[in-house]
Amino acid sequence: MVDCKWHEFASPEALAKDLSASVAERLSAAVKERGRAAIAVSGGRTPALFFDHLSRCDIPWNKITVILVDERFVPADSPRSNARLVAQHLLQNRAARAAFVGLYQPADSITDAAGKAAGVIAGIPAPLDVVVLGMGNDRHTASFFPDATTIETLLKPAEGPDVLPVSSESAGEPRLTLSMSRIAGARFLALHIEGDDKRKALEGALTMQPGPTAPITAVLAGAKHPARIFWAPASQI
Ligand SMILES: O=C1O[C@H](COP(=O)(O)O)[C@@H](O)[C@H](O)[C@H]1O
Repeated sequence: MVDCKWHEFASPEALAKDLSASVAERLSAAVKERGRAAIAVSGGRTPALFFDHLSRCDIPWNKITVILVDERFVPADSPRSNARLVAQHLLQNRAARAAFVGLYQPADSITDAAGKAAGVIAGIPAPLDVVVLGMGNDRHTASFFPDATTIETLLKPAEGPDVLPVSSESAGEPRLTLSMSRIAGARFLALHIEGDDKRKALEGALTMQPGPTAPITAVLAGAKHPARIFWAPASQI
């Protein structure tokens, strides 16, 4: 049985307000305690509204580093880039003062890119203060895709490089992902999903063994601190 707490909201707007307030509180407390804070955020479509809210929170952004949970192997000007989403929606307003460290690195291969990114991310103290995950209907989270060629290795909680390369047919393009140990070790781990399909996918995943067919379950089961699930119905717009 995976230990996690559900937070349900009537709309994506209500969810974004609450999640951004919780995250802002965690980041402020981390800055007070340790002088700096770090948050890893997901890409895809779901987080845009949450980012818009978080970017307006009055917290010491100049002491906060934003990194990515995962990235497609595309440069930051690609419409598929998770860094682009973060730049457009999170690194705005008050949060424009935050430092951003992306995962994409120009390189001849995804393995070389992951090696370079791991070197950069290694400079960010562990554990991360906040990690906000997303999830696909196929139960992938971060870039832990069920059909990734190295999924067994990706889900191992062992220490290793902070960033790993991912090849998966269903993912669209090669990926870079933060390691299981960086994600599951977060002081505050949230999973942000919207819509009935994702809810059903997650509820189904939670009845499955943590492992390659249910990467989300493996992450939630491995979380150092019980994860919080933030769910709202899909936007009506
Ligand atoms: O490919 C990705 O998908 C997931 C879910 O994205 P969404 O568009 O369904 O919200 C996301 O969490 C991940 O960061 C992204 O790279």
